[in-house]
Amino acid sequence: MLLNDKSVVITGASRGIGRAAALECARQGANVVIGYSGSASSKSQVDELIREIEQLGRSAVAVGAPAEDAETGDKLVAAAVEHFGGVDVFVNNAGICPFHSFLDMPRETYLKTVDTNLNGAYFAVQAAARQMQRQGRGGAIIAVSSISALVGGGMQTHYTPTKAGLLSLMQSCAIALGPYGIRCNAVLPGTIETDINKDDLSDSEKRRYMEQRTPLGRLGNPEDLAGPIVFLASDMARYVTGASLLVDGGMYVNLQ
Ligand SMILES: NC(=O)C1=CN([C@@H]2O[C@H](COP(=O)(O)OP(=O)(O)OC[C@H]3O[C@@H](n4cnc5c(N)ncnc54)[C@H](O)[C@@H]3O)[C@@H](O)[C@H]2O)C=CC1
Ligand SMILES: C[C@H](O)[C@@H]1OC(=O)[C@H](O)[C@@H]1O
Repeated sequence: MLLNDKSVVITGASRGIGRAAALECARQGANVVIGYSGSASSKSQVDELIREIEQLGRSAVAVGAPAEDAETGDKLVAAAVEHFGGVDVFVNNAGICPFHSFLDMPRETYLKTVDTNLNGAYFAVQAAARQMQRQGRGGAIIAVSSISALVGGGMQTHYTPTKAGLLSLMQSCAIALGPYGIRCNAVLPGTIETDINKDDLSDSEKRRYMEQRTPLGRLGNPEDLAGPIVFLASDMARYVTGASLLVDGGMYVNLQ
């Protein structure tokens, strides 16, 4: 097992990529702190996830705390210390992408997206890194960035800068935290079928377009991200830091 007895914290783990990553971490021997928004609808999803993790013989606890709050990272870390003795892996995954055109972008939509995806992430990564430094045994931090860190989207002008910001945060943190043995990397998913893009992909023309742009011939699913996240979290990637891993079925390189 790649993460035996490791303590893993994942934000936005109630569903989608975060959920798939939590389950794979547990399969690989980790105990998991599940960060979620705190909403009632997420709570039932989280309860089910905890049950599934326990069936795998591992433990999980949930912390309901919005990603945009600067104190959320501290709460997640406190739960990991209390229940699992520390933090070995921190996965910053929570995110939103409310598709909207640029010229009439509401200020609130822009600010909510930046606060949820990037500002909250900054303080959460800082909280995890402080704990890892205190522990003195290194650690792994992984940000779920996006192919959108590298290319634009006309309906994503509020979103793509947050994903580029996360990628940049991992690069700078790799330098800042390398001396403590803390590795910082990013995964860059392409188009993965989850709730975040359900409405967008319900347009069959858009869906077909995205599929045709993907050399592997299909959109991704959350489980496609679980392996890359576990790899970067594990000692298999012990000399990998400041790196980014595209997990996009080849979409980014597909010019013609
Ligand atoms: N699905 C895709 O095509 C891609 C997704 N991503 C990124 O992957 C990450 C996960 O998204 P998906 O699993 O695709 O979508 P999703 O919508 O299924 O999952 C998002 C998760 O974040 C949580 N979340 C949202 N707002 C939150 C808040 N304020 N506080 C705490 N948790 C909150 C949700 O409850 C959910 O658990 C996001 O950061 C997204 O930007 C990146 C590239 C592509
Ligand atoms: C939500 C989008 O479908 C998804 O998010 C991303 O980061 C990619 O750009 C995809 O378009």
